[in-house]
This record gives sequence, structure tokens and C-alpha cells, in this order.
Amino acid sequence: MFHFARCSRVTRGTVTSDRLLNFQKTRDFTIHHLYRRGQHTVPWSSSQIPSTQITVNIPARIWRQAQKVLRLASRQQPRPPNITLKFVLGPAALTVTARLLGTVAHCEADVNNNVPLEVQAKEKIPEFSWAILWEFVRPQLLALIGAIILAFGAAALNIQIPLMLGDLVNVVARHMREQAGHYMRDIKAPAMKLLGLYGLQGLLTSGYIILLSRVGERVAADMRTTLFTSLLRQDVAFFDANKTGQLVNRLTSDIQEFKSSFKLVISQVAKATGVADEALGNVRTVRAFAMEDRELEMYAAEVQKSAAMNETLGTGIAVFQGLSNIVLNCIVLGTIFVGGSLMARNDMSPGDLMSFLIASQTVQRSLASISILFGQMVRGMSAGARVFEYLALEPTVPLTGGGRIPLKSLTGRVDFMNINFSYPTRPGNQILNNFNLTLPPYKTVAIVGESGGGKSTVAALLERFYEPNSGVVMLDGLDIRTLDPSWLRGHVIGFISQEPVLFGTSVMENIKFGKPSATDAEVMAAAKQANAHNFITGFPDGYNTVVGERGVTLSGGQKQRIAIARALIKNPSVLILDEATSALDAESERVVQEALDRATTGRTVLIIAHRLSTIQGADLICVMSSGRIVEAGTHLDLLSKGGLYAELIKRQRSDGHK
Ligand SMILES: Nc1ncnc2c1ncn2[C@@H]1O[C@H](COP(=O)(O)OP(=O)(O)OP(=O)(O)O)[C@@H](O)[C@H]1O
Repeated sequence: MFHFARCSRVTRGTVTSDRLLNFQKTRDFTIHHLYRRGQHTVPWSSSQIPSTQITVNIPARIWRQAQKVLRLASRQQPRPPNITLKFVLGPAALTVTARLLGTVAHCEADVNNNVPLEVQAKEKIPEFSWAILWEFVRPQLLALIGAIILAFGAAALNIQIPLMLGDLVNVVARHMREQAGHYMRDIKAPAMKLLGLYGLQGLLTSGYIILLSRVGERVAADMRTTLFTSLLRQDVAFFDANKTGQLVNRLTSDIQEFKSSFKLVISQVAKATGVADEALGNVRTVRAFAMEDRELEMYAAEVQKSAAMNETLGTGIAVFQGLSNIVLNCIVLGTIFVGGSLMARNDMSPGDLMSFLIASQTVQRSLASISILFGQMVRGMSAGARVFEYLALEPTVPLTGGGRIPLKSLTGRVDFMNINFSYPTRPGNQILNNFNLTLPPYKTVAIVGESGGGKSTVAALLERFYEPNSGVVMLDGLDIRTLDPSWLRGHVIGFISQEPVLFGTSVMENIKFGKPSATDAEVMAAAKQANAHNFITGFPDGYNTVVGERGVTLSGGQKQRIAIARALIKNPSVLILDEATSALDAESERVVQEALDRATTGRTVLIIAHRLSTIQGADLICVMSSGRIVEAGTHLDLLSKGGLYAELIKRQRSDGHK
């Protein structure tokens, strides 16, 4: 069972997919999907960092700043004005803009690359929210501004470097032409200046990358934690509607999938990951049904779809780069062609021509990277949008908040009053229909009825996993909607399901999950009560035995008894047993039943029963049909009535004889 203390404990712990899987499983009664997804840590790429709204005006600012710098530069080194405009200002401004755009695009890519991608549960495409991004970036604002200033400085130096190179070439050309003067003396000053510029440019570049890296990592880490917290808070109905594998994908993501894909491509690839997840996570089921071929077909289909999308994307980028290469090479050719004629007329020095050539090469490099950066930006924003979509989701049932009844005075009486209910994922299918039931304090009430009739749903409503469409569930006469859900789940209700799910840690940790503050002695006492102490101490590592993924190394009966200990350690006033022994063989059932009999004394107990033989001693047996209770009484009462219960008993006996 889930309550807030556990939530924070899980959040503080290692964020693994296991946690989310078990979380869903322990919260949910009807588990449709069991997935397993390995955790991938997404390596950070130095050039990928979050951006903020600040960046929106950056190209304009950079353009203005570039003009200022160029004006200054041209004042220091007077050149023919037309040529400066044609050959320096344009390429330089383009370079700076491209670099800044590049930084912006990389920024966004990082925030989102570090955050997992996934399959869209619905076809709806979530929108990117700058406001939410801003919340994450704000604490890193200082570092981000520092990074932008340094990046801008590096870009400004990039404009200066071709000009300095031109000066250098001019010195060389003059010496070649005039064969006079002292070469080393003449070349030393511009060469040293250039060396200084190179050094400074390198420093600024590493400075902004370090800062951006810090911002990116911290923003991504915050986003992951916040997303995980947000997922844990969601209604159970949310987990009904979204595959666990897909949710885990949002948390973990594979950077390779990210690297080469746009929005649509991402979700296609993630779909394939989802299929693989499902198949590998449920390998026993797949094997048992000999469904390997079908799983393979599904996986191959998803992979091929994603490959086709990637190919389209690759073609787009290739065409763009090819065309921009042709254009830019033509610019180089034009520069030499026009520059040559200007040189012939002595309107231009060889150094100037060199500067222009280098400047245009820089532009070429920047433009070539823009197409890739654009892809990253779109991809980053779409992934960010998917993460933000969940961050903005508010659960209808909060985890905490509301009143508590002092445990000393709590009797554990439960009333379901006029409940109508249909699951949020299937609103048209009414499960409970004007349902009324009272669980008297300290009594054991069993619900029986046809499979799929809504018995487990009654328990889910008591746990507040779902809200009734109408009607009220009361605890000790108080509407449970006014009570603190974390207190209700953590201290009042114990739930033992047919197929208990354990976490992949030690036996001790698993039992303590019921009460994180429990001492080792309390754990052992609960295990003894649950008939589990003997087999646990029989393991070489005793209570420190690690139970394997979802408790796979234990037998069904052992798992069940650890789950009983986990429920008992919180000393719940109300205990729900959802067909707790139906999956066990006769011997296991006997020891588990013994534990359960001990566990139920002194509590209000709701048994959701399939096999009528196990509930004959219940204080009250209620028969469910068409979403309501149609018969109630003791075993003997109901038998003598000769109604639905008697019919069910007869049917089960005759099934047993077949
Ligand atoms: N999470 C869910 N989302 C949508 N429908 C659900 C969900 N869980 C159960 N249902 C549907 O609600 C109905 C009642 O299910 P429920 O599990 O309460 O029946 P049950 O009486 O406990 O059945 P069984 O004895 O087989 O366990 C079924 O038709 C089931 O398909």
C-alpha cells in the first residue's frame, strides 16, 4: 500500500524503474501490465544546455552587438567601407548569430535529452511550456547568464581572428613583395596578438561549456526528480491509462534515440522500446504462450517505422547541407573572383582577401551545423513538452491532507453508501450500482460473486484509489474524502492481495515498507505473526536475503507471508484480503491461512473471496450481483435461503467434483 511516508522514501532513494513498477503494482488491484525497463543514464553532451526566455531576443541583441564590434574593429583598422560591409559584417554577424542559435538549440536539447522520451499514450501532442522550463532554469540563472556572456565573448573573438589573420598575411605578402625589413620583428606583434586571441578564445569557450554543463546537469536532475515525484502522486486511473514502460521511458530515455530524431521519430522509437520492454519484462508469459514470433513482429514493425522516419529526417538534413555547401562554396569562389579583381586594382590587400575567406568558411561551418541544431531544438522541445505535460498534471486524490481519527478511538467501521462507480478509463461501464455495505467494527465480512462483478473495485474505493461517481464511503461515520489519504493507507488499512508484489531488496526492507520507522524486533514480530519467521531464518542470509526482482526468488506462499508481515507491521484497523490464498497449493494455503486467521483477530476485515470454502466462518457473507449486494447473512443463513449463494456453492461443488 502506498502512503506519503513511502512516497518520500522512494523519492529519496534510487530512482529506478523497479520502484515505479512495484509502486503501481502495490497500489493497483488489477494489474494489466508488468514491465521491466533497465535504467539508462543519459550522458551529457557538452554543447547541450537549457535555455530560457532570455534567449528569445538573443539573435537581435547579438546582431546589434556584432555591428557595434564590427564598427569598432573597422575604426581601428580602416578598410574600404563597401568591402567591409560586403565581406566582413555579413559573415561575422551570421557567425555570431549561428553560434548563439547553436548554443540555444543545444541548451534545449540537453534539458530534454537528459529527460527520457516515451511513447505518447494518447495521440495528442503536448505543448512545450516556456513557463515551466523557466521554473527549472531560474535557480541556475546566474550560471546561465555567465555562460551566455562567455559564449558571446568567444563568438566576438571569432570575428576578430580572421581580421588578425589578414594582418599576418599582409606582413608575409609585404615581405615577399618587397624582400626588405626584419621579418621576425614585423611578424612578432600580429602573431603574438593572434596567439593571445586564440588563448582567450579557448578560455572563454571552455568557460561557457563548463557553465552550460553545470546548468544542464542541474536542470535535468531537477526535472527528473520533479517528474518522478509528480508520477508518484498521480491517481491510480492515470496508471490504468498509461503504460508503466512508457512512463519509465520518460524518466530514463536513451540518448541515442534522442540524437537522431525529431518529435515523431522519437515517439515511434519509444513505441518500439515499449514493446521490447513489455516482452522482456514478461518473458515467462511470452514463453508460456509461445508468443515470441508475435512479439518479434510487433517490435520489428515499430523499429521499421522509426527507421523510415529517421531516413526521411536524414534525407532532409542531407539535402539542406548539400545545398548550403554549394551556396557557400560559391561564396568562396565569388570572394576570390571579386577579391582578385579588387586586388588587381590595388583596392584590396591579400590579407583582406584571406580574412574574408576565413570569415566565409566560419559562416559555412556555422550554417552547416544550424540544420543539426534545429533538429535538436525541435526534438528537445518536444521531449520537454512531454515531460512538462506530466508535471502539470494534478491528481484528483491528493496524497496527503485532511483529518485523522485518533487511532485509540478508531473502531474501523466502514460504510459504503449508495455508491455508483465506473472506472475513469471506461466511463460507460458502470461497475457499482447503488452499492450499499457496512463492515461492522472487528467483524469479518466476505464479498462473493461472479468474476468481474466488482468485488475488488469495492476495496479499491475504500483505499481511495478511485473516487465514486456518487455516494459516500465512510470510516467511523466520517466521509473518507475528508480524511488524510496517506494516514488512511499508511495506518488504517492493510491490504493483502492475491499476488503480492515485493521489491527487489532484502526481506527486512520489504517488511519495513509497511512501516519505515519499524525496528528490527518489530519486523521479526510481524514475520512471526505471518508464519514467515521460520523460513526467513532458514535462508543463509536470514532477513538480509535479497528477494530478487519482484520477489522472484521466493515461492508463492513465502511471498504471500512476507506480504502479510508487511501489512501487519503497521497494525491496521481495517484489513482487506483480496483472494489472498487462491493462488497457493494446499500446504502453502494452510500456513498462509493460519497466518491470516491470526492476523484478522481484533480488526475489521473485508475478504474478497472466490473460493467459497475459505469464507464459511465469516461473520457476514455478502453476495454481489449487477454491481450491488443482493444477499447477505452467515453461511448457514444463506444456504437455508436457497438463493444465489446456495447456487454458487452448488456450482462450485459440482465444479470440484468434475
Ligand atoms: N483499472 C480498471 N480499469 C477499467 N476497468 C477495470 C479496472 N479494474 C477492473 N475493471 C473492470 O471492472 C469490473 C470489475 O472488476 P473487479 O476486479 O472489481 O471484479 P472482481 O469481482 O474482483 O473480479 P474477480 O473475482 O475476477 O477478481 C471488470 O469488468 C473489470 O474488467
